[in-house]
Amino acid sequence: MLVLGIDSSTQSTKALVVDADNGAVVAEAKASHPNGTEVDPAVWWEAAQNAIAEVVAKSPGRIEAVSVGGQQHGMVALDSSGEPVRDALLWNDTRSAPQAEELIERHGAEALATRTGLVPVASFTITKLAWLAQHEPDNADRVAQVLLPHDWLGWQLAGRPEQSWTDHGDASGTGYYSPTTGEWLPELLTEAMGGRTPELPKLLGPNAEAARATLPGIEGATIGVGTGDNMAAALGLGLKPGDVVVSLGTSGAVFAPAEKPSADRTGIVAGFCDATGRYLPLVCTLNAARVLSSTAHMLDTDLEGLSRLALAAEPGSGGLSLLPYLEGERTPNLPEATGTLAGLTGANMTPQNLARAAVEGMLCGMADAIDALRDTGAEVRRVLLIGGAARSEAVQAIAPGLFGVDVDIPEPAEYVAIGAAKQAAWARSGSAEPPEWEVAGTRRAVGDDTSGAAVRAAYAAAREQVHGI
Ligand SMILES: Nc1ncnc2c1ncn2[C@@H]1O[C@H](COP(=O)(O)OP(=O)(O)O)[C@@H](O)[C@H]1O
Ligand SMILES: O=C(CO)[C@@H](O)[C@H](O)COP(=O)(O)O
Repeated sequence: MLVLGIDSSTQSTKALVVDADNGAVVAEAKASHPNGTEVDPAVWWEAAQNAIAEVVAKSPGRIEAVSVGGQQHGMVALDSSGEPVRDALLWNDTRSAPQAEELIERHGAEALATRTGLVPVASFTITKLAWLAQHEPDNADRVAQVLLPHDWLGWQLAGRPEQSWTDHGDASGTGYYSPTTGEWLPELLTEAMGGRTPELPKLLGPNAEAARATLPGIEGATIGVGTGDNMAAALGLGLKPGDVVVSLGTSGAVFAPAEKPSADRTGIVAGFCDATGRYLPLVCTLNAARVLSSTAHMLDTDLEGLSRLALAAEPGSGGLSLLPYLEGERTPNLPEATGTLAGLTGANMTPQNLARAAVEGMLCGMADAIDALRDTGAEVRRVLLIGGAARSEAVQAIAPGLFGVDVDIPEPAEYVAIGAAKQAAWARSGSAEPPEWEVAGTRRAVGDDTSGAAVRAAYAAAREQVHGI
């Protein structure tokens, strides 16, 4: 049986046709998204249609089921005719930072963590809806229904039926859902929206068949419930206790499987649900892969050139530390921050040191995230490194020293789309647990650095000096 997995993430849509018997990828296609932190959802739909048409043309047979893993938290606010009232505000849009603070002032961080698993930051959907209510009340008045990016795409695939749906994993990133009861908290949504009461999608279980596809090429295929991109990656990797994923896409996301919901009152660890009926505590930064592409651009080289330069420098980058808050930052919560290059001298100001400082700075944020997960009780036996920037040789060589734990690199692949495909196969089979597909070609990374603690200490000192934290 062939199934289709779709990853609609920040920078692109990827579509994979997968053999449900063994998880082998038999066809793939990709379509780009525009840059920016607010986007007309129509561009995701166009990218999805293009990627699906391409992959269907390459597919050796009929596709029986499809599922979508989507970038988390994006606000897709629809009017009564199902049209977006404005462009979607994405997870990396920081304009709603004041609304996050207001929510915390009103309810208290601990109470919100207990109730929703989250302490609000600008990324979470609830803060975006509060921003909409305060800054665009006319648009807010027209909102009949609020969806997340993956909900909206699944609904499009089904021909926009009357009833929309979502899963518990993506719902847990909204700020108006309770991971402990598994239900919406509509009163929080209504309060954030100044008394307005938009509808929410129906919550479905992880292996539900949500609808049937109407899109030409996959008509009649089972549509799985879909999920957030990180939950889909976790499902695709088939995580075991002790596995921690560091996903280096547009965001840097660090997560581990858990049997119980979590409530971190510091707000560093978000208490998400996963795509299997369990939990996925997660730490996320706004600055990962693009730190490397921006630095490569500055140094007038490409990503391979950046990697070569970084590996030609000594660990510690000759005393340079980059705080890579190029898009503001979410963890730590510094939405207005910009990046800082600390420790410059005439002697250390080389392209090699700058390149290495970019890799080290991005990975120091990930190392802090691993520590934060550990502090909330996660077992950290090994790290699995995935996402676009995990393809960088420099990242693979520098991560083990900074993380201080074994780092495994699964063969580069689109694990979000693989997880979505697995969910599709699960929905089609109706079995109690998802299919077990082997993750091919995982190898242990060999670090080039034994002075990771010193590099992290220099990074922490620069952060303390610039941001006081
Ligand atoms: N070899 C590489 N070295 C560093 N970065 C890379 C490499 N290959 C891809 N990337 C980066 O990975 C990012 C895309 O990763 P991806 O996980 O698909 O992101 P997203 O899921 O956020 O759309 C791009 O920013 C791209 O520049
Ligand atoms: O906001 C989060 C997680 O909380 C991000 O991880 C988004 O889900 C976007 O992911 P990528 O596009 O970087 O994969």
